[in-house]
Amino acid sequence: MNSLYIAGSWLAGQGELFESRNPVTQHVLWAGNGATAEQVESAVQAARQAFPSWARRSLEERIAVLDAFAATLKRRADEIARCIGEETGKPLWEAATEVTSMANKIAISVQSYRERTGEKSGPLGDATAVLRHKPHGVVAVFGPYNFPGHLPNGHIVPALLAGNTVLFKPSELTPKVAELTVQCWIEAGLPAGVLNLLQGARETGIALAANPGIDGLFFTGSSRTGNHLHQQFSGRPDKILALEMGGNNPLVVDEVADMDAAVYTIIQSAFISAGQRCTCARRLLVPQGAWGDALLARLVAVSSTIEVGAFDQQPAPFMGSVISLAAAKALMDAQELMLANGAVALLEMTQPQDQAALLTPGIIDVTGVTEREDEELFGPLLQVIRYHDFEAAIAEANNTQYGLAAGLLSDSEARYQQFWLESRAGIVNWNKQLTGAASTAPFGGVGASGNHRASAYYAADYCAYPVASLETPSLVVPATLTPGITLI
Ligand SMILES: NC(=O)C1=CN([C@@H]2O[C@H](COP(=O)(O)OP(=O)(O)OC[C@H]3O[C@@H](n4cnc5c(N)ncnc54)[C@H](O)[C@@H]3O)[C@@H](O)[C@H]2O)C=CC1
Ligand SMILES: O=C(O)CCC(=O)N[C@@H](CCC(=O)O)C(=O)O
Repeated sequence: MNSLYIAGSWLAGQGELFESRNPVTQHVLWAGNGATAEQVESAVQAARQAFPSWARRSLEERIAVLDAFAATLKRRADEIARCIGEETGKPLWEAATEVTSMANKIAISVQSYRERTGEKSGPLGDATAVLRHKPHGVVAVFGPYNFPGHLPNGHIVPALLAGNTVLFKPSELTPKVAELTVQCWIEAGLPAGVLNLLQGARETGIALAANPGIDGLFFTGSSRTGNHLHQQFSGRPDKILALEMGGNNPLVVDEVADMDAAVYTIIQSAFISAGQRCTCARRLLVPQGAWGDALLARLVAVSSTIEVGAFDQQPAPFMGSVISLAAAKALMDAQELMLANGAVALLEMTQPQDQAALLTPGIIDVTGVTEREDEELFGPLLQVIRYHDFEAAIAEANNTQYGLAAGLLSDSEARYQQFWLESRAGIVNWNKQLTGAASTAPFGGVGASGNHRASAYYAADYCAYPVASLETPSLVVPATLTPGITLI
């Protein structure tokens, strides 16, 4: 099978054979070989060769190709949504929203490019000061599996718009979505070599990140891999590295008037995408006492009725599967370990069928666990921590190495102001679910969640560098000379 797309041609990978499966039926959806280091090198060469003419095209010409891509996505939306649903396990309704986000990314990126990296000029003395932006060159894009279309797209679109050429290394768990996305780019008329697809697992990723021919790397994935890349790029200030990583996100609940609204918002924060969003609430901070007890009882009652099912099940489930049987097992093991360490299951996460990666929502009270691991558990497992007062809740919310998203459900604006001031995260929400960040806003975290290169609306910033020019059409001697110089 021709799994790689290099210099405008599909060709077979010569690396390791791998496959992707429907996480519920285990049916094989895609199989192919990954790219070897030599094939990575030939893709880098292709991207290098394609770079000058792509970068020299006018912005309007590049936008025309991007617009054609958006039109292709819209025309093939059902097919792409089905492919996403089948490969990730997310329900079709949710996969459809992913395709919509992909198509919307084009106009938003154009607006952001013009606003953040556009051209500006004004008089400065007897010259004109001009600010323009240039692309970095050849950049690598690494994608995660949870949004196999939308999140790589969030790097690829602004990178191409700015005039870079791209090497796309998708998650090895979602090669089919990546292949379909590249087909859409080809259909849109993207010239050969401008976008190259390097399928493969870790070894391909390692070869690409280590290739000296890349000018930058834009990564969305786990903190562990991101950290590794950060170390690998240390001492390389010439290369741009943008890291979007995970979180251990807190959602603090105050005693609110509308308990059902709180329950609904908690469920949307913790269990959408089967808990596989980097913005998902992982830690729910609930006040001690009768109101907190009642909230948890209601949360458990409603969560236990959540429909979990295959991506195409009708009527549609709220939650699909997690990405793989291996991921399901790791989550079940993590829950078992927490329970062994003194956590109390309010609603135990279960895996109803051994051979399907479907998990039911889990809610675990970890208040009594003294050594709580500050790790992201990427699935439908919410940890509850009871707090005594609001100050203690904020302290607990900040008790993490991560800093992606933090939220407060409260009827008090004063408390929100305090929470906003004292919490440390790139997304801080009030009475809104933690998930579902807007593409029209910057998206990124602090601490172990990122390296201060926010994506989404601010992706334009890491896709181009500013060039400041002082310009005047003719060279003249200044009216006043600097002391010590005489023009005889
Ligand atoms: N902050 C954000 O914007 C987002 C963060 N994420 C995070 O992504 C994670 C889930 O995605 P995964 O695919 O599991 O992430 P991952 O880190 O396992 O993989 C991401 C990519 O890196 C590659 N890779 C793995 N090890 C590598 C190495 N040593 N060198 C080079 N490449 C390597 C993989 O093949 C894949 O293409 C979660 O932790 C989640 O929080 C997911 C979505 C958004
Ligand atoms: O990148 C964008 O355009 C906006 C950010 C975004 O879509 N965030 C999503 C997904 C993040 C994830 O979990 O991977 C969200 O906030 O739900």
